[in-house]
Amino acid sequence: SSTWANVEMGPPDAILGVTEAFKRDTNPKKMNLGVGAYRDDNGKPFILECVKEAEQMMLRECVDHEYAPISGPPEFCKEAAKLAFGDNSPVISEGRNVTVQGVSGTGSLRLGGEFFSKWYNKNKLFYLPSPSWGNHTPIFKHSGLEVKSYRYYDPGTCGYDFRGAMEDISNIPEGSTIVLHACAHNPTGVDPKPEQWKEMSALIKKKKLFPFFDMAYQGFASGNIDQDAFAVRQFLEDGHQMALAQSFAKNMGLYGERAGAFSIVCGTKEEADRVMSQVKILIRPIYSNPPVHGSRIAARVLSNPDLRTIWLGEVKGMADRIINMRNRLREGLAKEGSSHNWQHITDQIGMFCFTGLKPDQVEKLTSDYSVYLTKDGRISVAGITSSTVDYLAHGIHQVTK
Ligand SMILES: Cc1ncc(COP(=O)(O)O)c(CNOCC(=O)O)c1O
Repeated sequence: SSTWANVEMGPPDAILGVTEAFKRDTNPKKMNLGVGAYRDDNGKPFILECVKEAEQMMLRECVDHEYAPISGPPEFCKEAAKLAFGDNSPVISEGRNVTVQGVSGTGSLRLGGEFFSKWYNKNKLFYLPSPSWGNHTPIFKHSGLEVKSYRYYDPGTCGYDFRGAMEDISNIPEGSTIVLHACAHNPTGVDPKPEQWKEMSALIKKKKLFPFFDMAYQGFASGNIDQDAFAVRQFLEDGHQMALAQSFAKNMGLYGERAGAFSIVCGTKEEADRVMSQVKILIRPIYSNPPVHGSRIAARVLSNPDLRTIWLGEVKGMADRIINMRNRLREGLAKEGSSHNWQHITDQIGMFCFTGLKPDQVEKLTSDYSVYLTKDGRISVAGITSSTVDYLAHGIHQVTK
């Protein structure tokens, strides 16, 4: 028999499967609210002006195609760390951060998983919020870590189960790693409030847990890069060492360029040098060195004052459009005469909204109105436009009244 007779067909990716079904639908009013990628008010992908200008500058300068260092372009790593930790971060000035380019957010998380699996010697337990980004579990499991969860989302309020989270966190075995979404939680859109972050920081420190932040949406959630980095910077201020995965997929629209960064905060510069050496030893036999086009664009946008100013305006513009669609959807549901409380649609933040729709209501919204979303009732708010928001409100009202 054939060599591969033993390979069985795997299950389709939940999110990408939604897009396949959407493509097959012939209804002109169909809406794809499954994929987590920004769309402008015409439903089209958005190329940021600052990115276009950076690319034109690079072309004019005939930037070469030489290999980057194993850890990625140094200026990218420096700019990514400053963006996350703050321009005047003592961690950076003391040289205590190890920051390397990862293959976007996913690759940065996986590199982190591999590093922890080999070098984190307290235990191999990784605690994810419940629910978390679907890819978190396989990323850390395939790294050889044991994935557990802590309560996070409250289906009763469609909000944050702070009490439940704090209770679960206080029961996590000492020395475990806790994964935290820095802002714009995926899939729920539910973020802790600043005061709650402070309490979580104190408890995580008391329980001697290691925080591993995933920041895939800095600037894209509130529109303000400092506000969205609040949790990361609060934890640093509280003296935590941490790991951090960053992505520039959404906030710079560099999805396919795979520009991301993985950082670890160490105790001393000397320790950072040892950690860096081992991170590079992990990278070398996987992909040797990272794709440089996107990370060079990101470095240029962040370091060139004019491009940075344009970027800050554009990332706020994306966040504002999403916030506007949240408001319009809530207003539309009120106009439809819905008697439900839809406050969570505007309380939640970032790309996604956990609508609270049940699977059968999701099913009906898709079959009767050609609105495509994942079974858990998550919609990508970025997929809504001014010309489709009322149709969506109508459909949601019809399946929930
Ligand atoms: C929390 C989180 N971390 C990390 C990432 C990694 O993104 P990337 O590897 O593209 O940088 C993502 C991207 N999610 O993709 C959108 C979706 O769920 O439909 C993410 O949401």
